[in-house]
Amino acid sequence: GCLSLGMLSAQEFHLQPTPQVYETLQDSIVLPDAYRFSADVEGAASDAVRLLGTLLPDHQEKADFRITVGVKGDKAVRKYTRLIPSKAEGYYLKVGKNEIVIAGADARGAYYGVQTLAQLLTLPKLPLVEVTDYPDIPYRGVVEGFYGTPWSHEARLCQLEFYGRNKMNVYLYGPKDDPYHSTPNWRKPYPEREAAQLKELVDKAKENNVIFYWAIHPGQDIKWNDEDRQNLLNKFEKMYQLGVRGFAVFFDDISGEGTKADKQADLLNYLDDHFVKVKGDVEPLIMCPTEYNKAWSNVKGGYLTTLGEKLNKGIQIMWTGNSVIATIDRETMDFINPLLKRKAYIWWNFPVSDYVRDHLLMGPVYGNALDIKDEMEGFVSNPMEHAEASKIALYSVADYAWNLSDYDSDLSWKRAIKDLMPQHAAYLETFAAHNSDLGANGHRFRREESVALQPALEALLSTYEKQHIIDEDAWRQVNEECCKIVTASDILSVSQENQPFIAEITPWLMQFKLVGQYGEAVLQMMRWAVTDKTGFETAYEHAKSLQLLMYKVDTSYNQNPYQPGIKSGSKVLLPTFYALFEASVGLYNQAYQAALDTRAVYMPYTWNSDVPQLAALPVLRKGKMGNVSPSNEVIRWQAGGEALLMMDQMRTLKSLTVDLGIADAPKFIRLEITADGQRWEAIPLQPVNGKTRFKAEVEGRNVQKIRLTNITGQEQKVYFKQFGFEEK
Ligand SMILES: CCCCCN1[C@H](CC(=O)NC)[C@H](O)[C@H](O)[C@H]1CO
Repeated sequence: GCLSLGMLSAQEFHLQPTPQVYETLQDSIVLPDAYRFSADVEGAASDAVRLLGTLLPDHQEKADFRITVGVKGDKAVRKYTRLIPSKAEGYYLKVGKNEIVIAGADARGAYYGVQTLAQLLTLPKLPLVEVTDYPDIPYRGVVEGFYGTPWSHEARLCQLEFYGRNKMNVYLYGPKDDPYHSTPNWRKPYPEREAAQLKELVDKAKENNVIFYWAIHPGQDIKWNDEDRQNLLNKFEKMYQLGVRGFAVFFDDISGEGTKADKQADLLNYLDDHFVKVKGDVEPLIMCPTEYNKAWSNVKGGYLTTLGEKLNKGIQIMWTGNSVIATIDRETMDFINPLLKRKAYIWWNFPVSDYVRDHLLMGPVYGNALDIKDEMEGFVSNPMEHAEASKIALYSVADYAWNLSDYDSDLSWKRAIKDLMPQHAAYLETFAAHNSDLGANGHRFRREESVALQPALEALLSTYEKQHIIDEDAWRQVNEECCKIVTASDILSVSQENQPFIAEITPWLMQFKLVGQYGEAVLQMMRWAVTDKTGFETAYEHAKSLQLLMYKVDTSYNQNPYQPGIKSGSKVLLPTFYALFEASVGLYNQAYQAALDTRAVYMPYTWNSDVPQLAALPVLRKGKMGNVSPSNEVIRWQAGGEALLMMDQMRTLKSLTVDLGIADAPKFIRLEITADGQRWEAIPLQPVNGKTRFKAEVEGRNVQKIRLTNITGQEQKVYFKQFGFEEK
C-alpha cells in the first residue's frame, strides 16, 4: 500500500505546498469527538466531504463544536464568502476554538482545504489557524512521458494518492514505450486487462482530485486522412468510455509527414470541435509540439507560429524550455509565449533519467525562476522510471508550482525526504545528497552533488596533492561522512518503511556503501602512506578489492542497452577518492621505492604493445564495452609487431570490431584469441561495411587475451581507427 503521512513534530512542521497566506495563533485545540456538521453534501463540496469523512469521526447533531465545508455560493459557507480567495482551486480554512471552516472557491479548492487540514491533524495538537490559499500555476503535476519501463499499476495508484496530498491536479499518461499509446498500436483499443487497469487509475485520480489525461503519440505513422482521423476519434471514444476526461496529443520525437504544423493544427482543432466541445465534460486539449524546445525550433520555418495562429485558443501547448532538458526562466517564457499566442504549458524534463539510466536524480529541484507565475499555463514534471525515487523531486515540483515566490529548494528537498521516509529521513538525506548528478550526457544538463561535503573534500585533496600533508579537520569530516554513508546504506537497504522505494534503489545502495568503504580505505592509505608500510599495504589491498567490487556492481545490475550500470557519488565524492588514492600510492611508492599500480578505477582490461605508437593508447571501458582509444596518426607497425589486450580474468565475448583504415587489413594483421594464455586461435576478419571495418566472430568465446600481429614480414602503415569489443 501507499505510504501514509508521517508524524512530524510541531517545530519542524510545515504545510505542503507552502500556503499563500498562513496565520497561526499560539493556541491549539483538541479536536472534540463530537461535532455538528454543515455542508451541502450533494453539492460541489462532495469530494471535500468524502475526504473529511476519512479524517474525522462521524458527526452528531447535538454538539457545540461545528465543522462547515462548502464551496462559494453554498448556503453553508455564505458568511465566509468574502474570505474565500477568488482564484481557481483556492480555499479559506479556519481552525477556531469552536469551529472548523473550509470554504473553497470551487470543488477542488474545498478538497485542497481538507488536504491542508489533514496535515494539521497529524500534529500532536490541532493549532488555531487561518489559511487563505490558492495555486499560482493552474495545472500542476506529472507527465509519465519517459522512455524505458513504464511505471507499474501499483506505482501509479500510489502516485495518484501522492498528487492528491501535494495538491497536484494533473497526471498525463504518456509512457513512450506503451505500445497502445504510440506507433503502431495507437489505433487499437487496449486489451481487457490494461483497459481495466486504466479505468482503475481514472477512478483513483478522481478520488484524489487529479485530472487523468490520456495522451496519444500517433505522429510517426499517422496519415493525414479521414481514416486515421476517425481512428483517433475512435480511440479517444474508447478511453472516454473508460472514464477518461482529459486528452492529449504528443507530436514529439517524430519525423516525416506527422511533423507538419498545419496538419497537426487541423487535426487538433477537429478533435477540439468534434470531441472535446461535443462531450462538454472534457478538459481542454493538450498538445506537445514536434518543436518542443527552442534549441530544436526554427522560428523562420514557421512551425511554432503556425500552431500559435491556427490552434484553437483553448488548446494548451507544451514546451520543455530552451532545450530538451532545461530550467525555466523569464527569458524562456518571453521567447515562446508570443509565438504560441498563449501561455506555454511547461513539460519539465526533470527528474527524468532515461538518457542517464545509470544515475539516480535524488537532489533538490532548483534553477527554475520564482518570478514567472503569470507566464505558465501548466508545469508538469517528466519523472524517472523509478516511481518512488521520483517522489523527492515531485514533492518539490508541487511546492514550486503552487507558490513560486515562497519556494526554497533546499528546505523543500529536506521536507520531501522526510515525507518519503519519516523514520529514516537522516539516512535517506545522506544517500540523496551524494546521488544527484547525471554524469556527462548529451544534453549537458548537470546537477550539484555532495554540496555540504564539497569544501572538506576540496581542502583535503588540494592540501594533500600540493603539500603532501593531511588537513586534519577535513580528513575527520570526510571520514565521518564515509561512516555515515556505510551506515545509511545498510539501514536503508533493509528498511521496511517504503519497500517499493528500497526495491528501486537497492543496486545504488550497494554501490553507495562501496563508495563509502572505498573512501574509508583511501583515508587510511593517506594516513599511513609514509608512516606505516604494512598498514598502508593492507589499506591499499582493501581499496583495490573495493574497486573490483564497485566494478562488479556496475557491470551486473541495470545492464540496459543505453547507459548500463550503477553510478553513485559520481560527480564529486568518488572522483575525489580516486585522486586521493593515486596521490597516496604515489607518496608510498616514493617513500619505499615501490611500484604499486596507481590506477584508481578498476580496469579489467590491460593493453600493451611493442609497436611504440600503439603502446601509449589508453583502453577504456563503458559497462560491458571495452575499446582502445583510437589514434588519429599514421601508425608505423613494424614486421612481427604485436598488440595485446589482456583481461583480468577469463571473459566471454559477444562481439569484436577492428578498423585499421585499410581495406585489406586481413592480409596484414592476424587476430588471435586465447582462453588460457597458451593456445592461440586465429579468428578471421570479416568485412562489415565493405570498407575498412572488420568484425571477428567471437560470440560466446571465452577469452583471456586478444593479439594483433603484423604478419607481412615488413613494416605496415595503418590507422588505428577502432579496436572494440563487447562482453556477453
Ligand atoms: C533525442 C530525443 C530526446 C528526447 C528526450 N525527451 C523525450 C521527448 C520529450 O522531451 N518531449 C517533450 C522523452 O519524453 C524523454 O523522456 C525526454 C528526455 O529524455
